[in-house]
Amino acid sequence: MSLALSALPFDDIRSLVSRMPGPDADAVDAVRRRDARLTKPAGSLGRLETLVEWLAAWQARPTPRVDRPVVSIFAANHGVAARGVSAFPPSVTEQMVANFAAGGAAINQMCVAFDLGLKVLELALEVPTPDITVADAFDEAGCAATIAFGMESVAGGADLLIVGEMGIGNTTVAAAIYHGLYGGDAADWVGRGTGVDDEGLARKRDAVAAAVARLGEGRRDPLEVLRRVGGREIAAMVGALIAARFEHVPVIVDGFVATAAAAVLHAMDPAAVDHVLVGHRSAEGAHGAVLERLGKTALLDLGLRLGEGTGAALAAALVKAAAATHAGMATFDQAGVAEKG
Ligand SMILES: Cc1cc2ncn([C@H]3O[C@H](COP(=O)(O)O)[C@@H](O)[C@H]3O)c2cc1C
Ligand SMILES: O=C(O)c1cccnc1
Repeated sequence: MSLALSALPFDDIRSLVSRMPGPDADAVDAVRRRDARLTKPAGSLGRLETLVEWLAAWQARPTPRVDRPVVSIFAANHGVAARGVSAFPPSVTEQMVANFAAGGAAINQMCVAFDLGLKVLELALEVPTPDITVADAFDEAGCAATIAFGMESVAGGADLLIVGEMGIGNTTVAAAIYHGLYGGDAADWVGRGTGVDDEGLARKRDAVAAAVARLGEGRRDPLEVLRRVGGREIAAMVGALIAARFEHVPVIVDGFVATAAAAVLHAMDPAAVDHVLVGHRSAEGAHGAVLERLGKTALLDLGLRLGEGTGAALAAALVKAAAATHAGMATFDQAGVAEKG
């Protein structure tokens, strides 16, 4: 799906969000009818059962399948990193992109283990977005164009999209988005990211407070929050989530940073993220508070705080298992197993 950029590009994005397709109720009914005939006590597969219903609803398929799961990692750099808000230098973003290409990162091993495709989308790494403590990350056209780039990334025929990111400094940017959307104190939304010490954490809190102080009335508009205190990978992930909905591709987002894209969309319209599952609850402290606001329960809680899509990839393995179990199990009739008396 391509987006013709008009004079008011955010209006195009708003219009797309307002026209998103809903769930396929017939497909969900078909899953429930088949589930009731499978050789197991009703409800005994717990959340795996609702995962299959979720897949059916958003793939619009009565028998959902996960044959082409794809992990998309969105990579970007952030001017705010120069404020000492990360334990690592910004050069690590590009170095990790090379590591993804060489197959050496954590996410590569998970893709091998679970048979997931992997795409890495670089967003002008050599030109970081401006330092959000003193300037907007984007102008409106630039933000809309980055969202549109994220939309294009979904083309290519995945049936499950796993969304991750790489960008030194981006836990600060995500925290600024949450503080902008949800208020409270900057300290409520910051964590240690890659492992900053107490001074680094204080610099992060100050950076988030300064960025959000510039927002003023802009706080009322989620796209303005994204434009002013966001970053390229988060804007592109917003686009990927929108396009996936139109393409009938359910999405699993990763941890603290990727969830910021879902939070922007959710603030525009809570139903806009109904096709989005949160793969895991990150150990980055504020993720739990974000999930409460989104009304979502993460599938896993393993103490991960890496990013790259790793928590979402682990969740994708469970979603694959849920779909395969539902599609492959015998019914009571087929197996000659007696039903509940
Ligand atoms: C070697 C390395 C690999 C990573 N993979 C993901 N991240 C994660 O850490 C970064 C965010 O943390 P902060 O805001 O503290 O910079 C992001 O790039 C994220 O994906 C990594 C970070 C490092 C250092
Ligand atoms: O949960 C995340 O997304 C995360 C946490 C720490 C560092 N980078 C990413």
